[in-house]
Amino acid sequence: MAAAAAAEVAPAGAGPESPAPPVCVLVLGMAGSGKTTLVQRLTAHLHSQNSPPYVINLDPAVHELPFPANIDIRDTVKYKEVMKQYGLGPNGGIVTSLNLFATRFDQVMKFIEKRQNTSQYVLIDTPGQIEVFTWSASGTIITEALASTFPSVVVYVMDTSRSTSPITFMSNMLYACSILYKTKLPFILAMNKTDIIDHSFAVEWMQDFEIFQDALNQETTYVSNLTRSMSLVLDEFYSSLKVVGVSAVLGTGLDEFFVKVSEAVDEYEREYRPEYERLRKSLVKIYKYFTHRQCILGSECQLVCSSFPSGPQLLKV
Ligand SMILES: Nc1nc2c(ncn2[C@@H]2O[C@H](COP(=O)(O)OP(=O)(O)OP(=O)(O)O)[C@@H](O)[C@H]2O)c(=O)[nH]1
Repeated sequence: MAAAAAAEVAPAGAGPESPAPPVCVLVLGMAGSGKTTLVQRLTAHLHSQNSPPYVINLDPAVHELPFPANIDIRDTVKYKEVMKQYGLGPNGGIVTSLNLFATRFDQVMKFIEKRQNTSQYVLIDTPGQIEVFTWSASGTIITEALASTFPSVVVYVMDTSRSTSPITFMSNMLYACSILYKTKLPFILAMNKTDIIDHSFAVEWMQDFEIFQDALNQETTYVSNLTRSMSLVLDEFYSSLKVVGVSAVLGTGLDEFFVKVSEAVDEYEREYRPEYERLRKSLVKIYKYFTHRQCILGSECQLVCSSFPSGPQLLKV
């Protein structure tokens, strides 16, 4: 039974002889959507299946982590010290802490590489202020470093109980859509807190335009007209989404969650890996060009290239 369950969560391509590389699961979402609780629940679930994940916390401002993190940004960067030293407010402190951490991300990559025979999954919890990760250079560097080396997927956590109004739901989906474009990775929408409200209403809204229109008909503001038009535009986005309902608190929906992760890994291998391979090679070329000219961009490129474990090897070619 346990073996069958473990097989169910094995990433695509895993075989008995050669362990597949770990799958990086980047957990993003609005503040309070339940990212940390979900990472905690996923960690416990994988441990119970004898498949302990490698867990990384990228939130420098979190007070207490409810799970043991293998790598914790707070061990490297003290966010309050950063605020003092650079005269920053809380958000500036978080962004700068993540930037500082990103400059050493090559070391994190080496740690993950070392664990690739023992961990099938790398779970990554991100800062509460979602834009700190999704709209910063460091977020891009970290995402691209991971995705150019390991199969990687994004899990966007949505607070279902706070998305019962069609307009709030639409705002959340527009945000999710922008993250899809920004991260360029397979995307799973985890509708969390299904212990409070079942997510079937949201799935219906995504699948049936008329049901969503009916819900909107109770709204008469200008925004509702805009939302009506936007829902048509988002139809294409919805069709490519992998949706799963979970309760991070109760631990329900996790088997289906891992099925979606497995599908997302297949999608990564098929559609995203070639693009990331190209990206890595072109970064190395840029690095060579600028270091030859010894200009300031050279050191920035070095930072990006050094994030890729095989970057230095490629440089020798
Ligand atoms: N009922 C219910 N509450 C949940 C669930 N998941 C998380 N919560 C609660 O939602 C609140 C926020 O959860 P967190 O896991 O801290 O959310 P987060 O997205 O990591 O928060 P930030 O890092 O601050 O953005 C906490 O009070 C959790 O107990 C769930 O599945 N059901």
